[in-house]
Amino acid sequence: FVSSSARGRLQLKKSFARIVLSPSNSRVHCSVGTETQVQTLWSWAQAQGVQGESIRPSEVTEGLGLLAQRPVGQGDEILSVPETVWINLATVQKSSLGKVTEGLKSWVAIALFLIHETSNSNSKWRPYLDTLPKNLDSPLFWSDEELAELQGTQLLGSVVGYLEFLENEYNKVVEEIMERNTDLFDPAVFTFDAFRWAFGILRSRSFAPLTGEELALVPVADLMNHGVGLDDKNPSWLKKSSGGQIWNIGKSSSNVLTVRASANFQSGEQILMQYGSAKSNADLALDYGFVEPNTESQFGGGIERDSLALSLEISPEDRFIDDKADILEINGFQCSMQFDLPRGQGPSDEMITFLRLSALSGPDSFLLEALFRNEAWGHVSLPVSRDNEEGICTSMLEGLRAALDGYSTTIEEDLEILGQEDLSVRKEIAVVVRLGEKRVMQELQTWFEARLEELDSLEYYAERRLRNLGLMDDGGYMTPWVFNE
Ligand SMILES: C[S@@+](CC[C@H](N)C(=O)[O-])C[C@H]1O[C@@H](n2cnc3c(N)ncnc32)[C@H](O)[C@@H]1O
Repeated sequence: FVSSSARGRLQLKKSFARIVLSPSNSRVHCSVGTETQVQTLWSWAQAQGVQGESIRPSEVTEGLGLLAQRPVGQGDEILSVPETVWINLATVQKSSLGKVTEGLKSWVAIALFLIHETSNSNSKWRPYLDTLPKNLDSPLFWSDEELAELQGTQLLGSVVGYLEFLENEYNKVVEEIMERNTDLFDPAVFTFDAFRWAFGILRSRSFAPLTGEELALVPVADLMNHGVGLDDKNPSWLKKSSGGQIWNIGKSSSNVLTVRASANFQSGEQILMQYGSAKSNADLALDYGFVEPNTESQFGGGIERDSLALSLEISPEDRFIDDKADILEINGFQCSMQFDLPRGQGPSDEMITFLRLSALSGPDSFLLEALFRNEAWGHVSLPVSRDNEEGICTSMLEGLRAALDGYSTTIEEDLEILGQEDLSVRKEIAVVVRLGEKRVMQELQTWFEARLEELDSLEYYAERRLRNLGLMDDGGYMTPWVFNE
């Protein structure tokens, strides 16, 4: 079982012990006193120069969120947060951790700073830090038992990959920075769990354009929850800079994060944003610890979140691997590819072309000759031969059957579980994600089965070529003189 082996592979530095956080299964992160904490946060933020007359932070079903204090129109600027309040690389550089974290990736430096500040009772960001969720519902924080619900899914593979990545990053900073500066890094505080928590916080609370090297935590702006069906054509977060104005020279910061409403909101309604229309439910789960179980939305058409990222690889043992690799490279592909397949769309043309090329063998392999190098991709973008087309269908159907067998439940069982009341957040995430993957696989099965049925009616390379040379008419009949020969 993958998750337990992943756990087994987490070899942590001994001196930096782990503290296991208790899993949270409730939708609401808030505890008693949260309303006071929110008030304190809002007063603190306003004193720091945060402006937002039409909004107010509050407790909502998703934890904390922003409520409209008056009607807000789409595109209205509802909040501005000066850079002096953000936590970004510049903040870390100016802090007591600045010198020792020099050269680290932005997110690693900010994660260490976040842990540092969380244990600093005099932190400038105290009211903000007090409102950050202690427990996150991303599968990165699930127990083995909870992860078992993801058996067979790609999401489980991603979780394992992320945990390995985090462990490597953690061990690197332990070795290169923490162990050399124990006066700054208390091993009881800078644990792997704290590091993972900081990563989870950064992942779930940062939005473009303040990501990557520009990564920043922006208090109050990061209280906006995700709204199903909202548009993200116009970004909600905008970085504004008064740079270039002469009077600004010498001032420490001139950047402001402005938040724009992505729809109209009534007074008292929660102001929401779109976390990413291209994200699948697995992406939402991994980054934010929630999923969209259905696409119904108050904001119009919802987005299809069921998706499958199908990995296909041409075997290194393939007799023609060099020629195939060459053709793939010329056309911007590799021997190992991942195809993102949203539900309802069937396999993409590129995926089918890739499959045809990978299955080329026997009499069809003349298409791999150097003579055809530049046209080969075009040739395999249409059916090559009955054998080739049949081959891709049967191998896909075999692969899909095996993948579906790898899940511990059926589609029907998942639907039944989703109908249950009092489903925990984590169980709902697991069931929605695995059901989504299975539905896409089932659709693919139907697609390739239908393809098998139509093999006799497809036009293949040989016929196409004769027709293009004018040697065959549209009805598939040889022109008489060819026939007579
Ligand atoms: C940017 S923060 C928003 C503020 C957060 N609600 C809080 O209490 O601090 C993102 C987190 O809010 C929660 N969240 C946002 N939108 C949600 C939604 N539509 N359904 C469930 N949880 C949501 C998730 O926990 C997510 O990781």
